[in-house]
Amino acid sequence: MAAVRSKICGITRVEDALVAAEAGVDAIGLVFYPKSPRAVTLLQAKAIVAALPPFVTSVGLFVNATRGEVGGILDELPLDLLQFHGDETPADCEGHGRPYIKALRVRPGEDIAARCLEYCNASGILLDAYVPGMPGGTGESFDWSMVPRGLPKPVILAGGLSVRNVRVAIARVSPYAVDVSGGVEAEKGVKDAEKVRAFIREVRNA
Ligand SMILES: O=C(O)c1ccccc1N[C@@H]1O[C@H](COP(=O)(O)O)[C@@H](O)[C@H]1O
Repeated sequence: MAAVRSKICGITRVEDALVAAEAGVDAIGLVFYPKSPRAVTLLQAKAIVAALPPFVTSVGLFVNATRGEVGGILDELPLDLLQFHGDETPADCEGHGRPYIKALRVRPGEDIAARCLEYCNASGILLDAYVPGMPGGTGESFDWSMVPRGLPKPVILAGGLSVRNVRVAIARVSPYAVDVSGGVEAEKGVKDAEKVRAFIREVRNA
C-alpha cells in the first residue's frame, strides 16, 4: 500500500508550520474563513508560506467565498492548492484555474460516489463530518464504513482525527491522505508540537 499523506490544517503560526514540516507533513492548511477561530490574515499566511521548506504544499481553505475574495488572496499569495469547504459548485471551484480539493460533509445516507462524480475536475475529495450549522473544523468523525472503495478521486479523510484514532481510520478507509485540525491543537489556532509529531508518526506507521 502507498504511504498515506498527511495535512495539518488551521495553521496560524510560523512555528507550528515548521514543527509540522520537520515532522514530515505533506501539506499545511491556511483557513481563509473569517468566522473560524483558526482564520489567518493575508499577512500571517504570507509569513507562513514563506517559511515553508520545499515540497510542503500550501493549501488555502475557503468557505463560500466570492470569486473576488479568492482571487484577491491568490493575487497576493500563490497557494499550491485550494480547498473548498462550503457549498461551492464545480464551476465555483474551477473558476480560479488552480488545482483544488472539494470537501463533502458526509450525512447519513449520503451517496459519496455520486457527489464525487460532480467534482470530476477536482484533484481530490475531502470527506468530513456533517454538523448542522458548522462548515468544518468540528472535531467530529463520521461513519467511516460509508466510504465506498474505489472512488474515482483520491480521498482525503478528515473529521475528528487524532493520534488515538488515525491508525484505525486509515485501516478502515485506505485514504490517499488524512487531514487534521483540532486533534493536534493545544488551543484553537495553536498547535501542540508533541501532538503534531505523534500524529504524523502514527500516519507513517499505519
Ligand atoms: O478548521 C476550521 O476552523 C474550519 C472551518 C471551516 C471549515 C473547515 C475547517 N477545517 C477543516 O475541517 C476538517 C476537520 O477538522 P477537525 O480535524 O475535525 O478539527 C479539516 O479538513 C479542516 O481542514
